[in-house]
Amino acid sequence: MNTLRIAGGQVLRPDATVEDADVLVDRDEGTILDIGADLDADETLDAEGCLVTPGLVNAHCHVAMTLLRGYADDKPLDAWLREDIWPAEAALTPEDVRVGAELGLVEMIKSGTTAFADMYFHVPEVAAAVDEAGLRARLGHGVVTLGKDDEDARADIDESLDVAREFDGAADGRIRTAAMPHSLTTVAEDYLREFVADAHAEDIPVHYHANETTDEVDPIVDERGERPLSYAKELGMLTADDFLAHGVHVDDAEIDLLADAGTGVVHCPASNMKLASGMAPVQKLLDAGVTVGLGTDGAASNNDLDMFDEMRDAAMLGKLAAADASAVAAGDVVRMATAGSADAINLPGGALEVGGAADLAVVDLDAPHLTPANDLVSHLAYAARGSDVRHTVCDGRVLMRDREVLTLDEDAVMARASEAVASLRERV
Ligand SMILES: CSC[C@H]1O[C@@H](n2cnc3c(O)ncnc32)[C@H](O)[C@@H]1O
Ligand SMILES: [Zn+2]
Repeated sequence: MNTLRIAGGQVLRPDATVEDADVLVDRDEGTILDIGADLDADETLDAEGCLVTPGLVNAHCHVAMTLLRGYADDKPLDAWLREDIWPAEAALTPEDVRVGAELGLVEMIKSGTTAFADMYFHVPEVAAAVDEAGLRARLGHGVVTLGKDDEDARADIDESLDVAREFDGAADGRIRTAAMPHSLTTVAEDYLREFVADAHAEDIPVHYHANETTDEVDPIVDERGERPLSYAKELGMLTADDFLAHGVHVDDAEIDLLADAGTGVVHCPASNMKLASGMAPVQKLLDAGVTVGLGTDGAASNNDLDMFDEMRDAAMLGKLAAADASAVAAGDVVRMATAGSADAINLPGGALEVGGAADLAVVDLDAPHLTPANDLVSHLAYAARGSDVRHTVCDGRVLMRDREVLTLDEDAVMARASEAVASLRERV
């Protein structure tokens, strides 16, 4: 057996307690063998003065959108997508998506993220980047039928199902898949009904954007006389395997539907603030027992993929939304960014426990903004930054050691991404 010891640090346990301990990893199996004192191993990763946390799980992303970071800002969702993002995305080549994904994966590794869910196109390129980078992911091809003729709409749906079949279990099982209709308004009802039924018939989960803006909710209510999540339930898109992004404008009845169904909701606070989409009722969702994860959304509406930022934003916005400073507390956002997200997207990880996935981030506490160490859970939620992560491990493999990314060439990826965008800007 080939073992790795993360030695000399403090370890964040699933019950939010922190203990002095080593973490012993079986690198062949990618699992945690032991958490305790003085454990022997083939290789050691120094965690002295550090907090060992579960790897963060970014439960909703469009990773290749790193290429569009700063391309279009300061607009609401609909205008931003139609006027800027969709025209630019139409010009993206498979090679662009590959390098955009690699850039995002470098950023994730450097900020302690070990798993993510992603909706985009040119999925084979995203999958190849994930395989190389060493992370875990649930990937899918996003479908929009709006503005397409029947042949194109069906081709888009077929591609989503084909990709979900082909890549499930890729990268030694680190990649899982989902069918991904973009939203309840950008895929027409007949297509949506058939797409979801076909996916579920093959046990493929469904992921989509829902209840993100009032501009998206109001037409559904006006035209159908029902709330979006009641429509989603009717379409069969509200099962325990499915998960939706945003859930900003949900009423009490919709929250009950989510809790009853066990459908995960991925809260994306930075994107919701930047696009002025609104404030999700996160404390209400948690109180109702809904599985809530945390996501960055794409880097064009955030504008980074740092889950530490996201935790802080979630706590701040959650308090504002509830008009209650005790709402969405530090422990809540740390749980959302780890176990909550892993549960929502149904991937291993999210907790440091014997037998569990060896997906972890080692956070260096030796910094003025993390001193004094009054409460390390508070520090993770409110004070730590992605740049405080010293080592990142996924599936037992060290992806970053002492801030050096080992699986991708960071400088080369940045140079290729800049070149790709220079060429893209000439084409758009
Ligand atoms: C068809 S692939 C996914 C599609 O989603 C777009 N997108 C990025 N951010 C958001 C958001 O917040 N709401 C809805 N859609 C979004 C992305 O640009 C791709 O076109
Ligand atoms: Zn999104």
